[in-house]
Amino acid sequence: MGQTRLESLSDEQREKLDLFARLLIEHNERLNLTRIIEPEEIKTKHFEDSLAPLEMFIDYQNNTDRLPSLADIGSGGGFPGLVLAAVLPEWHIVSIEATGKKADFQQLVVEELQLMNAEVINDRAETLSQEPEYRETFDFALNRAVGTVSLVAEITGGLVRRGGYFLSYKGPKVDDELKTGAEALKLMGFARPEQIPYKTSGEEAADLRILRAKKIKSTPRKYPREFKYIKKRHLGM
Ligand SMILES: C[S@@+](CC[C@H](N)C(=O)[O-])C[C@H]1O[C@@H](n2cnc3c(N)ncnc32)[C@H](O)[C@@H]1O
Repeated sequence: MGQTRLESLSDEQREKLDLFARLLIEHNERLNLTRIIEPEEIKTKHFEDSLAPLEMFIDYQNNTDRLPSLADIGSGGGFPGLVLAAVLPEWHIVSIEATGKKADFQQLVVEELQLMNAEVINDRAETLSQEPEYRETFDFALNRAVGTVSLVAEITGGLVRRGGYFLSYKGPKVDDELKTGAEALKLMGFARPEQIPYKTSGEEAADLRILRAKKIKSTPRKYPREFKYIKKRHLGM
């Protein structure tokens, strides 16, 4: 087997991730950030998994004159956003998390790992999506384990600039989710999504994919709706 994405990192980047793992274990009992707390599992299911689209980002960075940016929405204990921030120093990375204690933990990680390129915001994504400072400004908006495609398309799609991408870390259920999710992405201004399979060394047999859709039109002003309406009727239904 070739090198894993973790093995391809520099010593400095790996040291940062080791410190991240120690902070996660130390604070997890109090904050209940994750069920994955065995060091080996943290490496594969949090770090390697977060790094799944790394080549895509490096390729993007090599082909743009912009300072590339990404927003990770519903980042919990900092996944995948802060792992990416540790290995993509050229990127401006904004990690958005609705729960205060999780955002506070992420702020601690940013300080301890000295992630100068990362910013943590304790707010709801659908609120930020309607603010001019954030609306349609990011090259990428990512999410992992936040909700169905339809839900995350609406709460995160308004953050992506035209020409940028929506990414969602998914498993085999994505085909079902796409029955309404593909329409939701279209309403938010995205082209038909593609699925990019990936593997981690912990879960060779798991059927993991990155769902990727390119923004081709501006998101209509009426989206995202307030969360109470999003919850009542998912977009695309
Ligand atoms: C299951 S956790 C996943 C955390 C992380 N992405 C991961 O993969 O480990 C989902 C997180 O999304 C956050 N969240 C849910 N809806 C959100 C929203 N509309 N805006 C910001 N954060 C949200 C929750 O507070 C929670 O921490």
